[in-house]
Amino acid sequence: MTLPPPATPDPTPEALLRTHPALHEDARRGLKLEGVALAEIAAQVGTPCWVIGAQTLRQRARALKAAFGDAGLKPSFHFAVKAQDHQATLTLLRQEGFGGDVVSGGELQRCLRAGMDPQALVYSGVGKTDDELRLALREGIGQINVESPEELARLNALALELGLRAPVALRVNPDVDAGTHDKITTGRAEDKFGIAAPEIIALYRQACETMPGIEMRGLAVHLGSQILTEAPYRQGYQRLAELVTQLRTEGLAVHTLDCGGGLGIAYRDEQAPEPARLARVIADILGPLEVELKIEPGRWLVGPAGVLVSRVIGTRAASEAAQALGSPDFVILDAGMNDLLRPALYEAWHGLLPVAPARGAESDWQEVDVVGPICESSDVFARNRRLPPLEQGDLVALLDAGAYGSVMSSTYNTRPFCAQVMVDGDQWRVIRPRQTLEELLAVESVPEWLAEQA
Ligand SMILES: Cc1ncc(COP(=O)(O)O)c(C=O)c1O
Ligand SMILES: N[C@@H](CCCC[NH3+])C(=O)O
Repeated sequence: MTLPPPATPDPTPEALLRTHPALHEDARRGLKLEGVALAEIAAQVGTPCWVIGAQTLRQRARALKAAFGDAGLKPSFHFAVKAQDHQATLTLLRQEGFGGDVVSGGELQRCLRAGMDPQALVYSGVGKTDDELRLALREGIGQINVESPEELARLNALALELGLRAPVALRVNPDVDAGTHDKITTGRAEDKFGIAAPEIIALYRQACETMPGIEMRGLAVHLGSQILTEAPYRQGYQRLAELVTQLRTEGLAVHTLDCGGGLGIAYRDEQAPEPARLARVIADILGPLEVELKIEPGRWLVGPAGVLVSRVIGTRAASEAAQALGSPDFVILDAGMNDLLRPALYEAWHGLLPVAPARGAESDWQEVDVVGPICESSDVFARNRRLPPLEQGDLVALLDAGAYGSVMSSTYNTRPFCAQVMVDGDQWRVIRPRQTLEELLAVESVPEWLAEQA
């Protein structure tokens, strides 16, 4: 399913500020993330620049844990590292009691470097190589979510080779449509993720009876990302509960259920379910099974904690003749789809706020297309967005860039990776300097047979 274009008018800056409590407007210093003026960061670090709020991360981590506690649950929390993999973020979340949900040997090693206990790590993903599985086993990972019969057999052989047992959950594909964007739904039969529910019982039994390298712990499910309703969760967990009952009836032990992540956030005016609602759904459906529960949140934790600060390179107003042909007015930013890919990849809507305090009279506001400098027509951050007049040099903040932002950036068009900053209340630090062109080019070499003759 591709999401239809929004039917409601875009939220005003005031509405965006209300729904984004990490951001504040300071009449003198302009937009702030937590206690730090974004203009101050931009002046010192340059643009584009990712900024993430540590206080906001802590608050969200605590709110999420409290929501499950209030529902009478004590799951273990595994941050989906793919959403934001910076060492500072992982360190902070480890301090808040989070482990990691990883999908590669690289993410696994990131978590270990950030001091996470290997036992607090869950490894998911459809394509784990032998080397990655060996690494996970040697490090003593807490759980591997196996996504195919072939992977299970391979993991069994690798574990035996190492003289170890692999703690495993089978990832179920429950054939549930999460109702999110087509490209980020993962639980339908046609999606590549997980093992079809009708295959689970036989495979589970086979592992328990014939695979000594596998320690079968339970089941896992993850339906997709940016999920905005409760219904798919109910359906998915119901299927999981049915499978648990069936397994137990057949005398097979189930110790753990991994509930996945996927909780959506309000980028625009979406009514995303609160974590408390997800916790209640889980408590209702999986609570009575008396198993250890795991939760793998990504976007909900980090998305609203981050912004991408960018500067207007220039503007291009359409002449009357061009307007008649359908040409919009453009505001061209120094951030591009190579930095924040989500709008180009998923037609995702991101809030956009000018950083400067004064916005002028509303009658001066204009409808513009906000674009990046990349040579792709999809390099568009916002279409027909009503904004205060923006000029060359003005700063803007793209909101909700904390999840699937910096991690998905590339150096397309030879644009070095942006700087990253962490704010914590009133203090801030550069946590990754802007990549220089020299650094970007230093890793390239020209084969000697191409070398010019002197
Ligand atoms: C297995 C798994 N768990 C958790 C997540 C986290 O999802 P989200 O960031 O939507 O919470 C993902 C990503 O969709 C995932 O693939
Ligand atoms: N990259 C996606 C989310 C994918 C989640 C990974 N399973 C996004 O930006 O919305």
